[in-house]
Amino acid sequence: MVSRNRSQVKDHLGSKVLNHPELRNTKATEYMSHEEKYRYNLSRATAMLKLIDEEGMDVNEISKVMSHTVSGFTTPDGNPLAVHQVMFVPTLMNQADDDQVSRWLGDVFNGTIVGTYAQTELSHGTFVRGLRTTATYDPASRTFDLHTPDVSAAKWWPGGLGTTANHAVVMAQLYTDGQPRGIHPFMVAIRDRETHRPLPGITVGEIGPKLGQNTLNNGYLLFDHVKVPRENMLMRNARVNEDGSYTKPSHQKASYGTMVFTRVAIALDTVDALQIAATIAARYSIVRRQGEPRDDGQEPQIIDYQTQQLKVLPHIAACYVLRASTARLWEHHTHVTSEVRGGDTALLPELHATACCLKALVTQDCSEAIEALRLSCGGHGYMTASRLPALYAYATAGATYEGENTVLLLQTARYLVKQAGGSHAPPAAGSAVTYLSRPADDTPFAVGSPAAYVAAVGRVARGRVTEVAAALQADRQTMPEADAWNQSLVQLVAAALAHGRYFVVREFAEVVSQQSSSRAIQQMLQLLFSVYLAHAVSRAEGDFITYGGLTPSDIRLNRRHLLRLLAELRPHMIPLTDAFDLPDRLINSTLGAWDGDVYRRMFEQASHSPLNTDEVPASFHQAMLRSKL
Ligand SMILES: CCCCCCCCCCCCCCCCCCC/C=C/C(=O)SCCNC(=O)CCNC(=O)[C@H](O)C(C)(C)COP(=O)(O)OP(=O)(O)OC[C@H]1O[C@@H](n2cnc3c(N)ncnc32)[C@H](O)[C@@H]1OP(=O)(O)O
Ligand SMILES: Cc1cc2nc3c(=O)[nH]c(=O)nc-3n(C[C@H](O)[C@H](O)[C@H](O)COP(=O)(O)OP(=O)(O)OC[C@H]3O[C@@H](n4cnc5c(N)ncnc54)[C@H](O)[C@@H]3O)c2cc1C
Repeated sequence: MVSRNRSQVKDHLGSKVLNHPELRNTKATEYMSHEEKYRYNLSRATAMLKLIDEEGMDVNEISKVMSHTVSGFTTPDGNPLAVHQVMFVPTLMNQADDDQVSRWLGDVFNGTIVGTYAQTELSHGTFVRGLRTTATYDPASRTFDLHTPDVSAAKWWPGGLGTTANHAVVMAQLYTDGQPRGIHPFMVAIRDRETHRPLPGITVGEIGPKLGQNTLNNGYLLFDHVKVPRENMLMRNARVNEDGSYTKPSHQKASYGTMVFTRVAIALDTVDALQIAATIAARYSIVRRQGEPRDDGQEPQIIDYQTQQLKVLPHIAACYVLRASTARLWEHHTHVTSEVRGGDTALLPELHATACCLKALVTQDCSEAIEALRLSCGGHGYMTASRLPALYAYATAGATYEGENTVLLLQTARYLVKQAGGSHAPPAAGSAVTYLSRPADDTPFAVGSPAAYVAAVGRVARGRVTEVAAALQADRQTMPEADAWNQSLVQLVAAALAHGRYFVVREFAEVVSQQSSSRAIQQMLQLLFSVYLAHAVSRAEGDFITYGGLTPSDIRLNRRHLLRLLAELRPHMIPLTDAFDLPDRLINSTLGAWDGDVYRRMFEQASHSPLNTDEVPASFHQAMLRSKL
């Protein structure tokens, strides 16, 4: 099937999703019970899955229809089938061998098998090697014995596990031939396919309410010596033969591949949430007037306050910059994965390092930005109906799941310090770390020159990485490795973030230089890029003085430059957010509709409060009078 471009997919979605018979009629879910919300979101998630199946979409198209923009409409409280689609299916496709794929995939696609990805345990999430669920192979019965030694080793968090999935890819410590072999994936039936009851030896349930995403249906799972056939260990990478002998994978961390994919998907997807928040804040900032009337007799639009411009406009620029760089990461991931499937794992370490830092940088930037945008809407941004709280809850979840951000940045830092110290295989052509082995780019800083800013961002990354690599090296001479590493943690995280920022701006510089459709578009991209760069400098002035070659006078000039750029961008704010092409029903916000009819919508949503049904609610008599207040 020919892959449709983004806006064709939007048109397609316009007709297929917004008008789908089971999806087009939405209900407000705020006043539903936990169970009602789950039922509503699950039935819509199922309709969506059927649609994907009927349309025969490829992975790029699925990523677009599963994007937060669309899933906020289909499953506003979290998609109970998200982990099935984003992790379980890709794990089978990439980690099951050909026989296993043909054995299971038919049932997955006809909906008989619904799965989850069960890795995290109550006491271990970050430190995957520390997981304690065991899978012990018995050559006599040719089965694995899956066991949870105690409650702290219960699987805890997997999405869809609570009450939705009947299978799980379980990550467990493999023992064979009496030897520990590390973490491996197992396909395990957890509920009966017909009755949906837990199978013998399985304890399973839902973990309870969270900050947001309450119908992701996160669950817990314990095994009491559950027997799993040998053929259910996913065997594309490592193998256990019938006699219990073990064949190692081609790459030590091959079984972590699903995590790399999901990190890339999260980085790409979180920008969607930022686009929605930016559109809401931009539209509201035009509609909202407050303050001393001006010469025209009208109170000012809040966007004309300089402070409001700083709260809103840099995040619109970030939408463009982060969208382009994460899209390029997605393409890069597709390329490296096909190399890895062909047996060449040379590009995997750098892909892992890049995916880690971009997932962390994007989710951190987007959640901070969404919170700033929420505050930019004043009191009304605090209302659920603005949609901003849910967008924040979504983006901030991304900072924790699929690798807590600090931990992921430390993975990137580990790669960077090895590169800086020359103790890693040299980077391939086109690598994102070649700058570490070259002299610093000494392009002089000049306000107004994007190339000069990019060079300064590069000097910050280079300075941060080389400095912490040297400190680590020195500490290693005097203390054990773990202590030396711990002495530098804060600086290592800062170095990885600086590297991530350099990656993002270099990618966007390339996108701008390759853009050839029109002069006006080129100029607009340049303006957005300039805002992003000036804002990046203003957020980390100390770094740009310490490592970037900027003087205090450059810093002062940059502050003024940023404010001038914001004023220049202000008239384009609405076209730039309209260009995200988000229909009102997908935005689903009282503050962010296209027509700007904010106050009527706010009243309309208040009418849904069950406390407004009767003039005097029954609770007044039941609670207040009875307590004789
Ligand atoms: C067909 C269908 C297609 C569907 C397409 C859909 C697209 C959808 C788009 C939109 C959807 C958006 C998504 C929204 C919903 C998502 C729901 C998310 C649900 C969340 C799920 C989870 O959270 S699952 C659990 C995730 N857990 C973690 O991430 C744990 C984090 N910890 C780790 O990863 C590891 O423990 C570690 C990396 C921190 C350390 O591992 P370990 O202790 O084993 O490492 P060592 O110290 O022994 O070794 C380090 C060594 O290994 C290298 N390395 C580590 N990881 C990798 C890797 N993944 N790949 C390659 N190499 C790796 C590391 O670099 C070191 O190398 P050295 O050379 O030794 O330095
Ligand atoms: C909404 C949601 C959905 C999820 N879905 C799934 C799922 O489908 N499947 C699944 O298996 N899991 C899932 N998870 C679990 C998730 O992957 C983990 O919560 C995550 O990896 C973080 O691990 P942790 O909870 O152990 O945090 P911890 O590692 O305990 O983090 C606590 C603190 O310790 C710090 N810390 C820990 N280790 C280090 C270190 N080495 N160096 C420095 N600091 C450190 C962290 O930075 C953090 O500040 C989900 C989680 C959430 C919130």
